[in-house]
Amino acid sequence: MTVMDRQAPGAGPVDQALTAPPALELRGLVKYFHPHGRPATNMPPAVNGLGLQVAPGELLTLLGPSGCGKTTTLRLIAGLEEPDGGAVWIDGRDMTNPPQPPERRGVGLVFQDYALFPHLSVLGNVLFGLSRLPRAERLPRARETLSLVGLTVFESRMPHQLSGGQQQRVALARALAPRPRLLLLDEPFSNLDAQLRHATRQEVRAILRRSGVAAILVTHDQEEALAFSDRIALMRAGQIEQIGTPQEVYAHPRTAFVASFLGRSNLLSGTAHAGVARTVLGNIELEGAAVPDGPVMVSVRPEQLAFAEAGAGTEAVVLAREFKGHAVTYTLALGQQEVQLHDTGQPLRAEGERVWVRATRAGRAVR
Ligand SMILES: Nc1ncnc2c1ncn2[C@@H]1O[C@H](COP(=O)(O)OP(=O)(O)OP(=O)(O)O)[C@@H](O)[C@H]1O
Repeated sequence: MTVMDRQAPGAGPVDQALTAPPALELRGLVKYFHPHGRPATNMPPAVNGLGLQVAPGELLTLLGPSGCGKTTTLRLIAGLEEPDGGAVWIDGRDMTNPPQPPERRGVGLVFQDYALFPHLSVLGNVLFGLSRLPRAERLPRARETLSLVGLTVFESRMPHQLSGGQQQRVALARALAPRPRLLLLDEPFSNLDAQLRHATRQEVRAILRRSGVAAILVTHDQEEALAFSDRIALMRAGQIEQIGTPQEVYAHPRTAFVASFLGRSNLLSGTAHAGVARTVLGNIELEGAAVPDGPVMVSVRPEQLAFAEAGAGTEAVVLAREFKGHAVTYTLALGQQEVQLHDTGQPLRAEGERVWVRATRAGRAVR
Protein backbone atom coordinates (compact mmCIF):
# COMPACT_ATOMS: atom_id res chain seq x y z
CA MET A 1 0.00 0.00 0.00
CA THR A 2 1.38 3.42 -0.86
CA VAL A 3 0.81 6.57 1.13
CA MET A 4 -1.60 7.68 -1.58
CA ASP A 5 -3.98 4.72 -1.63
CA ARG A 6 -4.66 4.52 2.07
CA GLN A 7 -7.85 6.48 1.45
CA ALA A 8 -10.15 4.87 -1.11
CA PRO A 9 -11.31 7.27 -3.84
CA GLY A 10 -14.44 9.09 -2.80
CA ALA A 11 -14.35 7.74 0.76
CA GLY A 12 -14.48 10.73 3.08
CA PRO A 13 -13.73 10.69 6.80
CA VAL A 14 -17.38 9.99 7.62
CA ASP A 15 -17.68 6.95 5.29
CA GLN A 16 -14.46 5.53 6.69
CA ALA A 17 -15.60 6.10 10.26
CA LEU A 18 -18.38 3.55 9.66
CA THR A 19 -15.91 0.77 8.89
CA ALA A 20 -12.69 1.61 10.72
CA PRO A 21 -11.98 2.44 14.38
CA PRO A 22 -11.44 6.15 15.05
CA ALA A 23 -7.93 7.35 14.23
CA LEU A 24 -8.00 8.86 17.72
CA GLU A 25 -10.26 8.66 20.72
CA LEU A 26 -9.69 10.63 23.92
CA ARG A 27 -11.68 9.48 26.94
CA GLY A 28 -11.99 11.77 29.97
CA LEU A 29 -8.40 12.96 29.65
CA VAL A 30 -7.05 14.82 32.73
CA LYS A 31 -3.66 16.43 33.26
CA TYR A 32 -2.46 18.40 36.28
CA PHE A 33 0.82 20.26 36.43
CA HIS A 34 2.36 20.41 39.87
CA PRO A 35 4.42 23.55 40.46
CA HIS A 36 7.79 22.65 42.03
CA GLY A 37 6.77 19.00 41.71
CA ARG A 38 4.21 19.26 44.54
CA PRO A 39 0.48 18.62 44.03
CA ALA A 40 -1.44 21.90 44.41
CA THR A 41 -5.11 21.36 45.12
CA ASN A 42 -6.05 24.92 44.15
CA MET A 43 -4.55 24.60 40.64
CA PRO A 44 -7.14 23.67 38.01
CA PRO A 45 -6.05 20.89 35.67
CA ALA A 46 -4.51 21.97 32.34
CA VAL A 47 -6.73 19.34 30.66
CA ASN A 48 -9.99 18.68 32.43
CA GLY A 49 -11.91 15.57 31.41
CA LEU A 50 -11.49 16.01 27.67
CA GLY A 51 -13.16 13.56 25.30
CA LEU A 52 -13.27 13.50 21.50
CA GLN A 53 -13.01 11.25 18.47
CA VAL A 54 -11.18 11.84 15.20
CA ALA A 55 -12.25 9.77 12.18
CA PRO A 56 -9.68 8.26 9.79
CA GLY A 57 -8.57 10.94 7.33
CA GLU A 58 -10.26 13.72 9.29
CA LEU A 59 -8.60 17.11 9.84
CA LEU A 60 -9.51 18.40 13.30
CA THR A 61 -8.38 21.69 14.79
CA LEU A 62 -7.98 22.43 18.48
CA LEU A 63 -8.65 26.15 18.71
CA GLY A 64 -8.64 28.30 21.80
CA PRO A 65 -6.97 31.12 23.70
CA SER A 66 -3.47 30.92 25.11
CA GLY A 67 -3.24 28.55 28.07
CA CYS A 68 -6.48 26.64 27.39
CA GLY A 69 -4.61 23.31 27.13
CA LYS A 70 -4.17 22.75 23.38
CA THR A 71 -0.47 21.89 23.42
CA THR A 72 -0.82 19.78 26.55
CA THR A 73 -3.57 17.76 24.82
CA LEU A 74 -1.30 17.22 21.83
CA ARG A 75 1.60 16.15 24.07
CA LEU A 76 -0.68 13.68 25.89
CA ILE A 77 -1.73 12.17 22.56
CA ALA A 78 1.91 11.90 21.44
CA GLY A 79 2.97 10.29 24.73
CA LEU A 80 5.27 13.19 25.65
CA GLU A 81 3.20 13.68 28.84
CA GLU A 82 1.48 11.11 31.06
CA PRO A 83 -2.19 11.77 31.84
CA ASP A 84 -3.46 11.84 35.45
CA GLY A 85 -6.72 10.32 34.30
CA GLY A 86 -8.51 9.08 31.20
CA ALA A 87 -7.20 7.28 28.15
CA VAL A 88 -5.77 7.86 24.67
CA TRP A 89 -6.78 5.35 21.99
CA ILE A 90 -5.06 5.50 18.60
CA ASP A 91 -6.37 3.42 15.72
CA GLY A 92 -8.34 1.19 18.10
CA ARG A 93 -5.45 0.58 20.54
CA ASP A 94 -5.20 1.83 24.12
CA MET A 95 -1.97 3.84 24.46
CA THR A 96 -2.32 4.61 28.14
CA ASN A 97 -2.87 1.23 29.85
CA PRO A 98 -0.06 0.28 29.86
CA PRO A 99 1.59 3.54 28.71
CA GLN A 100 3.12 3.28 25.24
CA PRO A 101 6.23 5.39 24.45
CA PRO A 102 5.93 8.04 21.71
CA GLU A 103 7.78 5.91 19.12
CA ARG A 104 5.22 3.09 19.52
CA ARG A 105 2.16 5.26 18.95
CA GLY A 106 2.28 5.61 15.16
CA VAL A 107 2.02 9.39 15.49
CA GLY A 108 3.89 12.02 13.44
CA LEU A 109 4.73 15.44 14.85
CA VAL A 110 5.21 18.79 13.13
CA PHE A 111 6.12 21.80 15.25
CA GLN A 112 6.31 25.52 14.76
CA ASP A 113 10.12 25.58 14.48
CA TYR A 114 10.44 22.77 11.85
CA ALA A 115 13.45 21.39 13.82
CA LEU A 116 15.22 20.22 10.65
CA PHE A 117 18.79 18.99 11.02
CA PRO A 118 20.85 21.83 9.49
CA HIS A 119 23.76 19.57 8.51
CA LEU A 120 21.56 17.07 6.63
CA SER A 121 20.16 17.53 3.12
CA VAL A 122 16.42 17.52 2.47
CA LEU A 123 16.62 13.82 1.61
CA GLY A 124 18.78 13.15 4.68
CA ASN A 125 16.22 14.83 6.90
CA VAL A 126 13.41 12.67 5.54
CA LEU A 127 15.52 9.48 5.70
CA PHE A 128 16.29 10.21 9.34
CA GLY A 129 12.77 9.29 10.44
CA LEU A 130 12.91 5.94 8.62
CA SER A 131 15.55 4.10 10.66
CA ARG A 132 12.98 1.51 11.78
CA LEU A 133 12.28 0.51 8.18
CA PRO A 134 14.30 -2.26 6.39
CA ARG A 135 17.29 -0.57 4.74
CA ALA A 136 16.18 -1.31 1.16
CA GLU A 137 12.83 0.40 1.65
CA ARG A 138 14.13 3.67 3.11
CA LEU A 139 15.28 5.52 -0.02
CA PRO A 140 12.19 4.72 -2.15
CA ARG A 141 9.93 5.69 0.77
CA ALA A 142 11.77 8.99 1.36
CA ARG A 143 11.60 9.87 -2.35
CA GLU A 144 7.93 8.92 -2.58
CA THR A 145 7.15 11.22 0.34
CA LEU A 146 9.23 14.08 -1.09
CA SER A 147 7.21 13.72 -4.27
CA LEU A 148 3.98 13.84 -2.25
CA VAL A 149 4.99 17.23 -0.80
CA GLY A 150 6.30 18.48 -4.18
CA LEU A 151 9.97 18.75 -3.18
CA THR A 152 11.61 16.10 -5.37
CA VAL A 153 13.83 18.62 -7.15
CA PHE A 154 15.13 19.97 -3.83
CA GLU A 155 16.29 16.65 -2.38
CA SER A 156 20.01 17.55 -2.29
CA ARG A 157 19.54 21.07 -0.93
CA MET A 158 20.42 21.97 2.63
CA PRO A 159 17.66 23.40 4.87
CA HIS A 160 19.15 26.94 4.85
CA GLN A 161 18.82 26.98 1.03
CA LEU A 162 15.02 26.68 1.29
CA SER A 163 12.27 29.19 2.02
CA GLY A 164 10.34 28.93 5.29
CA GLY A 165 7.36 27.34 3.51
CA GLN A 166 9.61 24.76 1.82
CA GLN A 167 11.30 23.95 5.13
CA GLN A 168 7.90 23.38 6.64
CA ARG A 169 7.07 20.97 3.82
CA VAL A 170 10.31 19.05 4.52
CA ALA A 171 9.26 18.80 8.18
CA LEU A 172 5.90 17.53 6.98
CA ALA A 173 7.56 14.97 4.68
CA ARG A 174 9.75 13.77 7.55
CA ALA A 175 6.69 13.29 9.75
CA LEU A 176 4.66 11.59 6.99
CA ALA A 177 7.39 9.26 5.68
CA PRO A 178 6.92 6.55 8.36
CA ARG A 179 3.18 6.58 7.44
CA PRO A 180 1.77 7.55 10.83
CA ARG A 181 -1.88 6.80 11.67
CA LEU A 182 -2.20 10.30 13.03
CA LEU A 183 -0.32 13.54 12.43
CA LEU A 184 -0.08 16.23 15.13
CA LEU A 185 0.66 19.78 14.00
CA ASP A 186 1.40 22.38 16.69
CA GLU A 187 1.13 25.94 15.33
CA PRO A 188 3.03 24.82 12.20
CA PHE A 189 2.46 28.02 10.23
CA SER A 190 3.11 30.65 12.87
CA ASN A 191 6.73 31.34 11.83
CA LEU A 192 5.66 32.20 8.28
CA ASP A 193 4.70 35.68 7.10
CA ALA A 194 1.03 36.30 6.27
CA GLN A 195 1.14 35.54 2.54
CA LEU A 196 3.35 32.47 2.79
CA ARG A 197 1.30 31.27 5.72
CA HIS A 198 -1.84 31.28 3.64
CA ALA A 199 -0.25 29.46 0.69
CA THR A 200 1.56 26.90 2.88
CA ARG A 201 -1.62 26.17 4.81
CA GLN A 202 -3.46 25.36 1.59
CA GLU A 203 -0.61 23.18 0.34
CA VAL A 204 -0.34 21.28 3.60
CA ARG A 205 -4.09 20.70 3.64
CA ALA A 206 -3.99 19.31 0.09
CA ILE A 207 -1.02 17.05 0.96
CA LEU A 208 -2.79 15.67 4.04
CA ARG A 209 -5.89 14.97 1.95
CA ARG A 210 -3.81 13.13 -0.63
CA SER A 211 -2.02 11.07 2.02
CA GLY A 212 -5.30 10.20 3.77
CA VAL A 213 -3.76 10.64 7.22
CA ALA A 214 -5.90 11.96 10.09
CA ALA A 215 -4.44 15.14 11.56
CA ILE A 216 -4.90 17.41 14.53
CA LEU A 217 -3.86 21.02 14.14
CA VAL A 218 -3.32 23.26 17.15
CA THR A 219 -3.78 26.97 16.57
CA HIS A 220 -5.11 30.10 18.19
CA ASP A 221 -5.76 31.62 14.77
CA GLN A 222 -9.47 31.42 14.04
CA GLU A 223 -9.13 32.11 10.31
CA GLU A 224 -6.68 29.21 10.06
CA ALA A 225 -9.08 26.93 11.93
CA LEU A 226 -12.00 27.88 9.68
CA ALA A 227 -10.01 27.38 6.46
CA PHE A 228 -8.17 24.18 7.41
CA SER A 229 -10.51 21.93 9.32
CA ASP A 230 -13.22 19.34 8.77
CA ARG A 231 -14.17 20.03 12.39
CA ILE A 232 -13.11 22.53 15.01
CA ALA A 233 -12.94 21.77 18.73
CA LEU A 234 -13.09 25.07 20.59
CA MET A 235 -11.25 24.71 23.88
CA ARG A 236 -11.53 26.71 27.06
CA ALA A 237 -9.93 25.96 30.45
CA GLY A 238 -8.92 22.41 29.54
CA GLN A 239 -12.30 21.41 28.14
CA ILE A 240 -14.07 21.40 24.80
CA GLU A 241 -16.66 24.15 24.79
CA GLN A 242 -18.06 23.22 21.38
CA ILE A 243 -17.12 20.88 18.53
CA GLY A 244 -18.48 20.81 14.99
CA THR A 245 -17.81 21.71 11.37
CA PRO A 246 -16.50 25.25 10.85
CA GLN A 247 -19.90 26.22 9.41
CA GLU A 248 -21.83 24.77 12.37
CA VAL A 249 -19.66 26.35 15.04
CA TYR A 250 -19.60 29.73 13.28
CA ALA A 251 -23.32 29.85 12.49
CA HIS A 252 -24.60 28.18 15.65
CA PRO A 253 -22.37 29.11 18.58
CA ARG A 254 -23.74 27.73 21.85
CA THR A 255 -21.97 30.12 24.18
CA ALA A 256 -20.94 33.77 24.25
CA PHE A 257 -17.31 32.60 24.43
CA VAL A 258 -17.62 30.62 21.17
CA ALA A 259 -19.53 33.44 19.45
CA SER A 260 -16.85 35.98 20.24
CA PHE A 261 -13.77 33.74 19.84
CA LEU A 262 -14.72 32.44 16.39
CA GLY A 263 -15.35 35.52 14.28
CA ARG A 264 -16.77 38.74 15.64
CA SER A 265 -20.10 38.85 17.35
CA ASN A 266 -22.46 41.39 18.91
CA LEU A 267 -23.70 40.06 22.24
CA LEU A 268 -26.97 41.73 23.14
CA SER A 269 -28.84 41.17 26.38
CA GLY A 270 -32.59 41.02 26.00
CA THR A 271 -35.84 39.41 27.04
CA ALA A 272 -37.16 36.40 25.18
CA HIS A 273 -40.85 35.87 24.58
CA ALA A 274 -42.30 33.26 22.21
CA GLY A 275 -39.02 32.86 20.28
CA VAL A 276 -38.41 36.59 19.85
CA ALA A 277 -35.93 38.64 21.90
CA ARG A 278 -36.54 42.28 22.73
CA THR A 279 -33.12 44.00 22.55
CA VAL A 280 -31.55 47.40 22.05
CA LEU A 281 -31.81 46.59 18.30
CA GLY A 282 -35.55 45.99 18.52
CA ASN A 283 -37.22 42.61 18.26
CA ILE A 284 -34.88 39.88 16.98
CA GLU A 285 -36.19 36.44 16.08
CA LEU A 286 -34.30 33.59 17.80
CA GLU A 287 -33.17 30.69 15.62
CA GLY A 288 -32.82 27.03 16.60
CA ALA A 289 -34.41 25.09 19.45
CA ALA A 290 -37.16 26.78 21.49
CA VAL A 291 -35.70 29.38 23.83
CA PRO A 292 -37.45 29.69 27.22
CA ASP A 293 -39.13 33.03 27.94
CA GLY A 294 -37.10 35.38 30.16
CA PRO A 295 -33.68 37.03 30.13
CA VAL A 296 -31.54 35.99 27.18
CA MET A 297 -28.15 36.76 25.60
CA VAL A 298 -28.35 37.04 21.81
CA SER A 299 -25.41 36.69 19.43
CA VAL A 300 -25.78 38.64 16.19
CA ARG A 301 -22.88 38.59 13.72
CA PRO A 302 -21.80 41.95 12.22
CA GLU A 303 -22.85 40.66 8.77
CA GLN A 304 -26.36 40.06 10.12
CA LEU A 305 -26.85 43.79 10.63
CA ALA A 306 -27.61 46.28 7.85
CA PHE A 307 -28.28 49.97 7.44
CA ALA A 308 -31.99 50.75 7.13
CA GLU A 309 -34.10 53.62 5.78
CA ALA A 310 -34.49 56.46 8.26
CA GLY A 311 -37.13 55.47 10.79
CA ALA A 312 -37.12 51.77 9.73
CA GLY A 313 -34.87 50.35 12.43
CA THR A 314 -32.97 51.55 15.47
CA GLU A 315 -31.17 54.88 15.46
CA ALA A 316 -27.40 54.82 16.00
CA VAL A 317 -24.28 56.94 15.60
CA VAL A 318 -21.15 55.86 13.68
CA LEU A 319 -18.25 55.76 16.14
CA ALA A 320 -15.56 54.28 13.92
CA ARG A 321 -15.01 52.90 10.44
CA GLU A 322 -12.56 50.18 9.39
CA PHE A 323 -12.13 50.12 5.59
CA LYS A 324 -10.98 46.74 4.23
CA GLY A 325 -11.29 47.24 0.47
CA HIS A 326 -14.01 44.66 -0.21
CA ALA A 327 -15.94 45.51 2.98
CA VAL A 328 -16.28 48.07 5.73
CA THR A 329 -16.75 47.33 9.41
CA TYR A 330 -18.52 50.05 11.35
CA THR A 331 -18.64 50.44 15.11
CA LEU A 332 -21.96 52.01 16.04
CA ALA A 333 -23.32 53.38 19.31
CA LEU A 334 -26.91 52.56 20.18
CA GLY A 335 -27.25 54.46 23.43
CA GLN A 336 -24.81 52.76 25.82
CA GLN A 337 -24.37 49.64 23.63
CA GLU A 338 -21.74 49.40 20.90
CA VAL A 339 -22.32 47.08 17.95
CA GLN A 340 -20.36 46.19 14.84
CA LEU A 341 -21.85 46.08 11.36
CA HIS A 342 -20.26 44.74 8.14
CA ASP A 343 -21.26 46.57 5.00
CA THR A 344 -20.13 45.84 1.48
CA GLY A 345 -21.79 48.62 -0.45
CA GLN A 346 -21.92 52.35 -0.87
CA PRO A 347 -22.29 55.00 0.35
CA LEU A 348 -19.54 55.11 2.94
CA ARG A 349 -20.84 56.42 6.25
CA ALA A 350 -18.86 59.07 8.07
CA GLU A 351 -17.76 58.97 11.68
CA GLY A 352 -20.31 60.87 13.74
CA GLU A 353 -23.08 60.30 11.16
CA ARG A 354 -26.60 59.34 12.40
CA VAL A 355 -27.79 56.09 10.84
CA TRP A 356 -30.58 53.50 11.18
CA VAL A 357 -29.80 49.84 11.75
CA ARG A 358 -31.74 46.58 11.63
CA ALA A 359 -31.04 42.85 12.04
CA THR A 360 -31.46 41.05 8.71
CA ARG A 361 -31.55 37.50 10.12
CA ALA A 362 -32.51 35.64 13.26
CA GLY A 363 -30.09 35.87 16.18
CA ARG A 364 -28.71 33.03 18.25
CA ALA A 365 -29.43 32.61 21.99
CA VAL A 366 -26.13 31.84 23.76
CA ARG A 367 -25.23 30.96 27.35
N1 LIG B 1 5.36 21.94 31.95
C1 LIG B 1 4.43 22.66 32.56
N2 LIG B 1 4.51 22.94 33.89
C2 LIG B 1 3.56 23.66 34.52
N3 LIG B 1 2.46 24.16 33.91
C3 LIG B 1 2.34 23.94 32.60
C4 LIG B 1 3.30 23.19 31.84
N4 LIG B 1 2.89 23.13 30.55
C5 LIG B 1 1.71 23.81 30.48
N5 LIG B 1 1.38 24.29 31.70
C6 LIG B 1 0.17 25.06 32.04
O1 LIG B 1 -0.95 24.33 31.56
C7 LIG B 1 -1.91 25.20 30.98
C8 LIG B 1 -2.16 24.81 29.53
O2 LIG B 1 -1.00 25.05 28.77
P1 LIG B 1 -0.88 24.73 27.21
O3 LIG B 1 0.52 25.03 26.79
O4 LIG B 1 -1.40 23.37 26.97
O5 LIG B 1 -1.89 25.79 26.59
P2 LIG B 1 -2.09 26.23 25.06
O6 LIG B 1 -3.55 26.30 24.87
O7 LIG B 1 -1.31 25.34 24.17
O8 LIG B 1 -1.47 27.70 25.08
P3 LIG B 1 -0.65 28.50 23.93
O9 LIG B 1 -1.65 28.81 22.82
O10 LIG B 1 -0.19 29.74 24.63
O11 LIG B 1 0.47 27.61 23.47
C9 LIG B 1 -1.36 26.61 31.14
O12 LIG B 1 -1.92 27.17 32.30
C10 LIG B 1 0.12 26.39 31.31
O13 LIG B 1 0.70 27.41 32.07
